[in-house]
Amino acid sequence: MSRSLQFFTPSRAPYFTLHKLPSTSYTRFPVINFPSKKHHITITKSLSSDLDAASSQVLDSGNGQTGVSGVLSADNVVAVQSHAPSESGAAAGIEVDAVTEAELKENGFRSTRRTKLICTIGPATCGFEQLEALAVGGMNVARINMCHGTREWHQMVIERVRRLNEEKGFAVAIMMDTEGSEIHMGDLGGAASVKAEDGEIWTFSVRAFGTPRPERTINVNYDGFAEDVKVGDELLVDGGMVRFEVIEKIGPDVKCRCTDPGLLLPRANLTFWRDGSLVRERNAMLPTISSKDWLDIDFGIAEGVDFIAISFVKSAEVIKHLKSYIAARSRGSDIAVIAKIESIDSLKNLEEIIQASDGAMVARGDLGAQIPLEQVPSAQQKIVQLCRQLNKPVIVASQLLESMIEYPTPTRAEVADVSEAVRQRADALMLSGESAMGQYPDKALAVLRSVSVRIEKWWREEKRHEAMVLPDVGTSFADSISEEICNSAAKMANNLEVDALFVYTKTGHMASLLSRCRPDCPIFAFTTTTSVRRRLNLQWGLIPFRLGFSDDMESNLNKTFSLLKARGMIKSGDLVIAVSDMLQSIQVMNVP
Ligand SMILES: Nc1ncnc2c1ncn2[C@@H]1O[C@H](COP(=O)(O)OP(=O)(O)O)[C@@H](O)[C@H]1O
Ligand SMILES: C=C(OP(=O)(O)O)C(=O)O
Ligand SMILES: [K+]
Ligand SMILES: [Mg+2]
Repeated sequence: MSRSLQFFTPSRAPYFTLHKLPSTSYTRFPVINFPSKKHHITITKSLSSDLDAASSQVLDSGNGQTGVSGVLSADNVVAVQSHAPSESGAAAGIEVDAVTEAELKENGFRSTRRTKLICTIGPATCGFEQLEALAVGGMNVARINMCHGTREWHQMVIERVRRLNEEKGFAVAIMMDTEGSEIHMGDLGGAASVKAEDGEIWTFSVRAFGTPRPERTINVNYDGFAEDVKVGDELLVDGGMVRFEVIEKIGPDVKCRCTDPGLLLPRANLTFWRDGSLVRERNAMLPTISSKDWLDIDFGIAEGVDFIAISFVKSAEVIKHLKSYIAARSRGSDIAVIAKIESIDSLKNLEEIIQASDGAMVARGDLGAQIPLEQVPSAQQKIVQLCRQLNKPVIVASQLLESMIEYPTPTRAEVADVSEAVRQRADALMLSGESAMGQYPDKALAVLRSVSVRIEKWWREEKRHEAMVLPDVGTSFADSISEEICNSAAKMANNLEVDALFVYTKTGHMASLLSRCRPDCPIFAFTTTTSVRRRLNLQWGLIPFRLGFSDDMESNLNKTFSLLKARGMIKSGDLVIAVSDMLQSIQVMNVP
């Protein structure tokens, strides 16, 4: 049976049917360019399970090029409507991305996804069409890991994401993630991987080996390696994917016997353990931000990335230092600094690090190599909770869907792990290898999306509002008023079961205070600048719009209502609560 979809031309408007997919349980269909420039299409009916409904997406580029992509299951029938395109975002005076707009129209306010999604971009996803497919699939933030790839490659990816935003109306933010001073292996002379077998003797050395690389030799990036290790130490590759025991040291060369065989991957992380704990010798003194990282940071500032994630943060000082460095150089274009919690020191100084940062990442990959694995889940819970209390966005990262690097469906355990992160109400989930170099990046993203929507819905239906105590975060009286307004507005929104919260915010602060309350309804965040709008894309439940507004709330509201009504995103009678950081009040009203 053919795997392609039945697709009808727009001349047969207004309804088309995408019929029955083959017997396989899931079929992904790629972005299909709609043949006409005069129409765009909306999926108007989906007779499918939750998972599929959540996964059906419509793309209207706003400049004529239109397509659909998503995941459909067997026997899934969707009706597709074709109609003339509306005004493009900028022309209509309000900017919101095409995917959100379609989601709002299709599913209504209540079922929009609240959990944000980050994709690491790599060889599997750096093409323009591949990036576009991720954006259509719900990617809110694109991450580039400075451990990998060249300057030219990073620049190309940033340029493509920016172009995608401009041409197709997305607001995908860019996160740059520093390499940090971790100890890792070299590039393996171009090989994709090398197998280390049980009992083999391998040489790890800071010496650069010639090409072809001599057999069973590994180059290490850290000069002090041979001095730091001792005979008898255990050497863990990628937190234990492969293990060696140090048997001899000869000058810069460290001879090791493989005790747990496996695949060695280029630039894999190395840690060494002695008597059951992580060895922290001279390597613990390496700077959090290396000289290479500073060059990368300068590059990130010049490119105007939205977030810089700092690897292996040990203390709040380094974050404060970086923030003032950025402030002095980026002239107003605020770049948010995300602290990656992935070391023993970062756990020790957790509260002050999070306090100093603009957000945090639970970087479970390296964290799991630095603390016993069974301690990672409780660390995650603690970090997520603390970030919420301190009103900082938090990302749960690494191995969420690791098996999908190779397989088209996740393991049940992976789905449970994703569910747990959503249930903890983390702001964002992140894909690493799954999207950077996996075989099924779009499917992995679709799984994150459908699991998020399903768990969020379940949470609302069961009315499982956790009674988290939200301590005061405001430092001034004005801040305290804003905070009280947001707490009360969110509570009212839940009690009155309103359709949406509206927040008018210049800096994004009021929007984050509302997001922190994790209300039942979505939060429409109106902001005047494109950069704040992109930054808000990381935070739970916020639907960021760019809109010019004044100090007069009455006219702001009227303008918003008419713009959103014209786009079919709200309708007369919808109940809305509005707050703003210009006028400290809460307004409850029906859309006229
Ligand atoms: N820019 C890139 N170029 C090539 N490969 C990449 C790139 N980014 C990521 N990858 C691949 O994806 C894997 C997972 O990404 P990530 O988790 O960010 O890195 P790491 O495994 O180094 O912590 C990497 O190990 C690498 O194989
Ligand atoms: C996200 C992480 O950092 P990186 O991928 O840069 O090692 C991690 O260690 O989990
Ligand atoms: K990194
Ligand atoms: Mg890491």
